Amino acid sequence: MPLLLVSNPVCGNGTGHQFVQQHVVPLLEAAGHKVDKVVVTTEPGHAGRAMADEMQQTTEITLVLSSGDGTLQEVVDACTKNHWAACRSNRKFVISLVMIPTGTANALFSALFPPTQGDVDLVAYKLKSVKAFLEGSHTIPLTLAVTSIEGPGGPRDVIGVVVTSTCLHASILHDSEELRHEIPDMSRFKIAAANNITRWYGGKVNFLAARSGHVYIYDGPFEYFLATPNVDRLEPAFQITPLKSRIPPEDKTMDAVVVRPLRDKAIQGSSEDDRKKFSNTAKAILMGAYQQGSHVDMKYGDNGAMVVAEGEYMVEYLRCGGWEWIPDDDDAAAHLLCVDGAIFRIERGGKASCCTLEEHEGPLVRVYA
Ligand SMILES: Nc1ncnc2c1ncn2[C@@H]1O[C@H](COP(=O)(O)OP(=O)(O)OP(=O)(O)O)[C@@H](O)[C@H]1O
Repeated sequence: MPLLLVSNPVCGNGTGHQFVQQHVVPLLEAAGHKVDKVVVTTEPGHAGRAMADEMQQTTEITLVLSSGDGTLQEVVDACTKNHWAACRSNRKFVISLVMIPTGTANALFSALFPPTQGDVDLVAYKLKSVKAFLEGSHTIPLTLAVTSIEGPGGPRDVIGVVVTSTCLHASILHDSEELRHEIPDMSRFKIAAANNITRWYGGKVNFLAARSGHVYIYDGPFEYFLATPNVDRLEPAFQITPLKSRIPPEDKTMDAVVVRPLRDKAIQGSSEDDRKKFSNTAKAILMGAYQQGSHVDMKYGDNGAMVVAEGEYMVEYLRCGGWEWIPDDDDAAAHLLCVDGAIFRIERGGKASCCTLEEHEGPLVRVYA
């Protein structure tokens, strides 16, 4: 099976490729694994093209990937689309990933290898997937999520494995990209969150229950909406969908987290004052995600007070097979959509639909862990 190494030299703090040369290549070579091809990406899209080229030659690839979640998304997207294109010839592609977490958030890696304090900067921690590969450890198959986005020029399918979101999370990812050069670490997400915390988003969500096909309709306004097919966290310590690891799913599903401010009895309407008032609740929910995912246990009291034993859960948490997001026409911010960090804009009058792929519907993408 060919061994391909793809390295993004600009992700994270820009030292990833140096790490690969210093630690990864020598380790592979010492264990007798010859790297057949090295691709150092020169621009967005390059990693996906490299995978597509490789898939012309062979159906089974071991990919050593040094990057964050965005480059991983490009790879998964390219592999799935090439798999679909080749389906008529009945070729089943198998991609075995060896991950080096050199990006900023490294959500998938940190969900597979939950770090303890201080771990993330250690060389040995970053080499955990390489070690698993060298020891021939088991691999974990990934659930692929396909989001179909209605935009100018027709619908577009985007495949992801980490997170699909709208509302606050999509706004954070959108705004934080502009801060990337100024603030290369994860604190740019916190700044973008603070700038957007009082915003609410108009729209409607239809959740599709796994297997039964039942639909649950949720009306806005929304503050937060995201779904994760494989991870319980989006940063090493930000466990936004903690039930993914506490109660592992048996089938191809996603865990979704929804926050709708009008469920808080202390919030009377959608005025500026209401939004300011609710921003404290939103902050408490986000802080809860940083405290081992405690936000999923928080409840509203009668007067809207937080963290009491009785009352409604502040966060609505669903395990589903898919969903549709239909933004209100007149709410421009509600038209933003994020797939694994990449930002898209839903066409006015359009919607985005997301569902997980069953095993036979896509390539097998698995990670050494
Ligand atoms: N040579 C390059 N120059 C500019 N951009 C590049 C280059 N190579 C790859 N890219 C782009 O860099 C972007 C960021 O990479 P990636 O998402 O993997 O890291 P990150 O954003 O630092 O980490 P994370 O997604 O885990 O927070 C990707 O969208 C990818 O397309």
